[in-house]
Amino acid sequence: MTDPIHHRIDYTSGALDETEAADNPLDQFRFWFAEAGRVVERDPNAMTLSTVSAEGRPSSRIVLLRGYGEDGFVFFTNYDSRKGNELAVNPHASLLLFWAALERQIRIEGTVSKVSEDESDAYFSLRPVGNRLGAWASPQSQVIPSRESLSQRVREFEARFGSAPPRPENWGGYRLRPEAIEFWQGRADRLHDRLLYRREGECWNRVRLAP
Ligand SMILES: Cc1cc2nc3c(=O)[nH]c(=O)nc-3n(C[C@H](O)[C@H](O)[C@H](O)COP(=O)(O)O)c2cc1C
Ligand SMILES: Cc1ncc(COP(=O)(O)O)c(C=O)c1O
Repeated sequence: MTDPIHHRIDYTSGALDETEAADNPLDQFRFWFAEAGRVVERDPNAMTLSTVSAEGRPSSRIVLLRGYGEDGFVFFTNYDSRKGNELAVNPHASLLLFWAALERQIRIEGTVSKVSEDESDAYFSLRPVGNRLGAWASPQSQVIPSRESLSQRVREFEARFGSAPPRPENWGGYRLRPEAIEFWQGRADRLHDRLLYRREGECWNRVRLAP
């Protein structure tokens, strides 16, 4: 494709109906995520995290979903990164998953809090050693002089920690507690299905939105 004006796909592979959708959005998420795991070849757990700066300016980037449940959606990152600094000032954030192969999008909005140190330690210990050293070596989001300076820092931390780097204090998880979750299924003629679940106290209500 050279000119995007001519690129157009009609979405015809599925539907999302009130009679079939779960009453609880976490159940619906579990169902769709399992299907994505079977159908989406690469990074079905990749999601766009959007944060907002103190000045009200939004920014987005991909992070990997590492856990989910009634209490929220978990991802891991550097707490001193741009996103970490923005979340410290404004915990409101959104997550977006898009699976082209399924013609589906899920929008999640809520507030984040840090996961417990134990939870971060447990996840960090599962990561390959190179990724763990990388967390030490990379001052995420900061300007660095060169690629070589990064490699040099990796070598220094490797010499310091060997094959067992502990979790840096500034690296860990966030859990986004959802206030709203929207499930979008592409349909023909741009008349898509959109079911929006909104938290109401202990319960969830569900409405249909116009596409
Ligand atoms: C597929 C994919 C997965 C990624 N997963 C993560 C992740 O789980 N955690 C993370 O900190 N960055 C992840 N990144 C890198 C981020 O997109 C981003 O570049 C980095 O976190 C710095 O963002 P910031 O400067 O806005 O804080 C991922 C990037 C891609 C493309
Ligand atoms: C900069 C960065 N940090 C962290 C992660 C997540 O790494 P892991 O899968 O080891 O948790 C990624 C994944 O791409 C990444 O790019």
